[in-house]
Amino acid sequence: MSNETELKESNIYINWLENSITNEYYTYYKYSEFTNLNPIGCGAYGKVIRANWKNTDKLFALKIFNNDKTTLKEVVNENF
Ligand SMILES: Nc1ncnc2c1ncn2[C@@H]1O[C@H](COP(=O)(O)OP(=O)(O)OP(=O)(O)O)[C@@H](O)[C@H]1O
Repeated sequence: MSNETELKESNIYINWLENSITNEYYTYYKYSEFTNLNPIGCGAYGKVIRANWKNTDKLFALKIFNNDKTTLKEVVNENF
């Protein structure tokens, strides 16, 4: 597959994710609202970090995905 085709396909997944956030299918949290970030794991698609939200006791597991087409495709397919 050519680089141009790869890029076009990646953009389809990125647009899908951005539209899902715009349409509020997902709750959007700003990364800067998280504190006490601690790495807790690693999966096939990236790292997982435990964090508090807005200095509360509320704990989140944040997934940081690798920025490549295969990962984006898997993330979109898992959430579709
Ligand atoms: N909600 C969570 N609470 C606590 N730990 C978590 C949570 N989500 C992920 N982890 C930790 O991060 C690791 C990686 O999680 P992730 O979901 O990315 O991968 P996985 O499902 O274990 O494997 P794969 O990436 O192959 O699907 C887990 O094995 C676990 O140790």
